[in-house]
Amino acid sequence: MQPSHAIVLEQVIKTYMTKTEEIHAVGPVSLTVKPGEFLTLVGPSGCGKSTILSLMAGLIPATAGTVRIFDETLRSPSPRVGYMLQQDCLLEWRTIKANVMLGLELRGLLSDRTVGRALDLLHELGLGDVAHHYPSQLSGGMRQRAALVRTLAVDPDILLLDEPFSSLDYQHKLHLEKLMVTVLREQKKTAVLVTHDLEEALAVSDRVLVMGGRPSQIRRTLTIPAEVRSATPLEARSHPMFRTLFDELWREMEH
Ligand SMILES: Nc1ncnc2c1ncn2[C@@H]1O[C@H](COP(=O)(O)OP(=O)(O)OP(=O)(O)O)[C@@H](O)[C@H]1O
Repeated sequence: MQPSHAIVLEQVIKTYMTKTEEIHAVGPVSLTVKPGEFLTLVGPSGCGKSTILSLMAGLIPATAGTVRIFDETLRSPSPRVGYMLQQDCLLEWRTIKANVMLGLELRGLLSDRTVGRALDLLHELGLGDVAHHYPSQLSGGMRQRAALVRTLAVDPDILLLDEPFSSLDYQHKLHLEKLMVTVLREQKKTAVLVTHDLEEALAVSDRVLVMGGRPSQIRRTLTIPAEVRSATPLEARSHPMFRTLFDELWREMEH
């Protein structure tokens, strides 16, 4: 039976211990993400968005509370979770194809089927012609697309995306948002995005959580109406309801 939740955070607190102080960064925070849902976290700098993603990735332990991935308590990084960062982290000495295959290699998952699937994804994201190029020969947008293919190649059920498009110009960002949303919907992936771009948050998500306060908590949840979220990210931006949603989110950020 399909678990009813892809991700559950239950009363999670994260305190960082430095040499000189304890930083109570997050919590208590409780949230759930349904399978196939696209959730976005927004909030002022330092409010703990990346901390929440690292907790979901199993990269850092919670100080208190529980993190569950598909009903299993998370104690270390889960193979069901893929993580994509602002920096594309491509290895400059490997071709794009070799970069994309890296995750499969490291996990011992190289097979005709997995390699074929990764190559299909490279083509789907418009990188078929540059598979044998090196990262330095690609534009920023193409590099981020390659990083997205590498993250998807290992077929994670959940994608954690930490400001993946923030270094791109507006045109490339829109293009990549559309590709990402299309691929994630097609493949029924669950996604959690962190972004500073409120338009992006509203254009790609099913739900947007506004975080804030010290220590940080969830201040507001905005559910994006079906007619807005069923459009492409570009169409969503020109939807009559978009301005109202944007103003609502902006007001919440100003508090
Ligand atoms: N490894 C760490 N050690 C100590 N403090 C940390 C560590 N990582 C994060 N922090 C602190 O925890 C708080 C939350 O940081 P975090 O990076 O999660 O916020 P954020 O909302 O993602 O910020 P930004 O939007 O600027 O990326 C901040 O006060 C930060 O200084």
